[in-house]
Amino acid sequence: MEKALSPSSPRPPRATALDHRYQGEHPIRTLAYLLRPDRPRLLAAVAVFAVRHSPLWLLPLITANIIDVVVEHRPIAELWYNAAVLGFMFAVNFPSAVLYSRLMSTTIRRLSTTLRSALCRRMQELSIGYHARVSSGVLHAKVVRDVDTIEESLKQTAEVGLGAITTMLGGLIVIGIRAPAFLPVFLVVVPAAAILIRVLRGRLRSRNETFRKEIELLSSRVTEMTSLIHITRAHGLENAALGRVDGVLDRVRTAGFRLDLLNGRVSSLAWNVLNALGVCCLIGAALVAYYGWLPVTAGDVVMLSTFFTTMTAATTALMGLAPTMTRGLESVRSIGEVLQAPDLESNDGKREVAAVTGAFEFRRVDFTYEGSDEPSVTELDLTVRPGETIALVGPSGAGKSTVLNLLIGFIRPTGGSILLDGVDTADLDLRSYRRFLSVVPQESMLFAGTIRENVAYGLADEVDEETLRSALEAANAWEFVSRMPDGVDTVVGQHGARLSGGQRQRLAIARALIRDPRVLVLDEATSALDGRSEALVQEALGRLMRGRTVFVVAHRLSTIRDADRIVVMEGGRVREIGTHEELLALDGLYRQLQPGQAA
Ligand SMILES: Nc1ncnc2c1ncn2[C@@H]1O[C@H](COP(=O)(O)OP(=O)(O)OP(=O)(O)O)[C@@H](O)[C@H]1O
Repeated sequence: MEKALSPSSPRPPRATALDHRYQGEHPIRTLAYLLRPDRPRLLAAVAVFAVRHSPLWLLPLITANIIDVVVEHRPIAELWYNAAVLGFMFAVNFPSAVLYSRLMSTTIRRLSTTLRSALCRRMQELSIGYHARVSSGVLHAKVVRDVDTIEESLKQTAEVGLGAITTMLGGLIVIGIRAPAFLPVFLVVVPAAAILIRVLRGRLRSRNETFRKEIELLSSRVTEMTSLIHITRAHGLENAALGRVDGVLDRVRTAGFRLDLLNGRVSSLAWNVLNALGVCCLIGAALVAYYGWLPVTAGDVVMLSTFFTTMTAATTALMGLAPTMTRGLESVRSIGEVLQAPDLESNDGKREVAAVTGAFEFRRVDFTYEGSDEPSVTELDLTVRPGETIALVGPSGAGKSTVLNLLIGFIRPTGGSILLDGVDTADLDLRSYRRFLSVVPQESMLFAGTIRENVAYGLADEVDEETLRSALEAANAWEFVSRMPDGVDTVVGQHGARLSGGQRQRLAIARALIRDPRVLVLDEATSALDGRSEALVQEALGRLMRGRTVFVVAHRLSTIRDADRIVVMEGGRVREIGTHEELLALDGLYRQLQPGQAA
């Protein structure tokens, strides 16, 4: 028999956002890392912004010059010279504004696309255990809301923050040249503001984090509510379901209210403090000019007064930015939690599986779920030949689903090993192995799309009509699909809402058939269908199982009888192995299970 494995081939380079280590890092560093490829564009944007924003710090200077020309009767040419500078500033304002938006938007949109793509990719790499722990609503919120918040926060920080910083820097330079004696006063305003921002941000962060956690909880509750809607409505439990959501809504409201109050207090306090400071400085400058303590012209007093106003406004704007920045950084941290999540399925660099014959060997396999004291599978020894059908039976909680999950590789043995065609699966790239595997779960999962899309899901190449039809025929699905208005192009609702249970199962069988897997993992539905439907599903399953290695958690007597071997499990251990007749003759656990199984 040919060895079914080949050494791994080189993979294309992965998105850089995933190569980074986010844990314990300040979100600003994370952002700096993510924005690295855009550094030249960002620098250009800052330069263009400074040009566009120059009127704010040049205008007070030019106004002062013009006032001095008038008051001191300087040559009129100076007036025209200043007017020309003003004219130039206004002429370049519009084109630079357009260019800035273009540069900034390209950078920010690229960042959000990279982040969303990295998050989705990471979700595909995270183990099934991770997905069982973290609700899909929380992950959904990260991809949609958190990235949106980062985008918004970056946009505002760039616009308002850059504006404030260029105003302050420009103002300080002009004052340094025109009235250097006032520089120390201005220099007090800026650090005072910076310190205030630090203090405020620290307090806002904890409130923001609480708010984010509540929103995530809400998101997961709503997802849970929608996914349970059938069960809820069928049992008349609407009020209980709404009660669960209402509880979280109250918490979101309280957390949001507290955050708003704190924001309000912080902004108002900041505004008052800074304006009082500005007024003091203005009066001080007027007194200095009035008594002639320092050589300050009338133009300088106007200029200083205008700078007090604009720089106070700039500082206030910077402080007002603190909540936005904090929110943005909190979202960066939130996304980092997923990008950094250690619970990855490790496949990279492992051997790729090029072909599978379907021989399995479980060697003293143990498995204990994280956080659980009791093992769910203990010392499982089982050798399976290619093409053999193994039925797993046993009471609820015996460990049957756990064995299937071990086989798919969703979970890895905590002891022992599983060999595929003689090679330890721990050394294999499981993604490549799964190309030879089909899973038919208890509840057939269909998505909102056509029957064709659902059946051919994940097949790289376009499936031709012939193949699609024969798969549907073999699955006993053609008879109802061909009667549908648009045939294979009929759209089925999400979760296949427009189909009967038996029809959904037959489509799931067609989906497995079209992939022509070497290994089939089947979790038989516990609920029996009506006679005809049941017979059609049974027949289709029979065709699907032929010639493949099959592991089936079996509930139907016919499936169990037809299996090559039946593995009877209890409490995570294999109790008995054999054919139906052998096990009946043994007169053990299998025989005890009979009445229930035969139902
Ligand atoms: N995610 C999990 N975390 C912790 N324990 C788990 C988890 N999933 C299953 N278990 C435990 O592992 C044991 C085996 O569960 P498993 O689902 O494999 O049983 P099963 O035989 O498939 O049962 P059933 O027929 O009811 O589906 C049970 O005791 C169960 O409580």
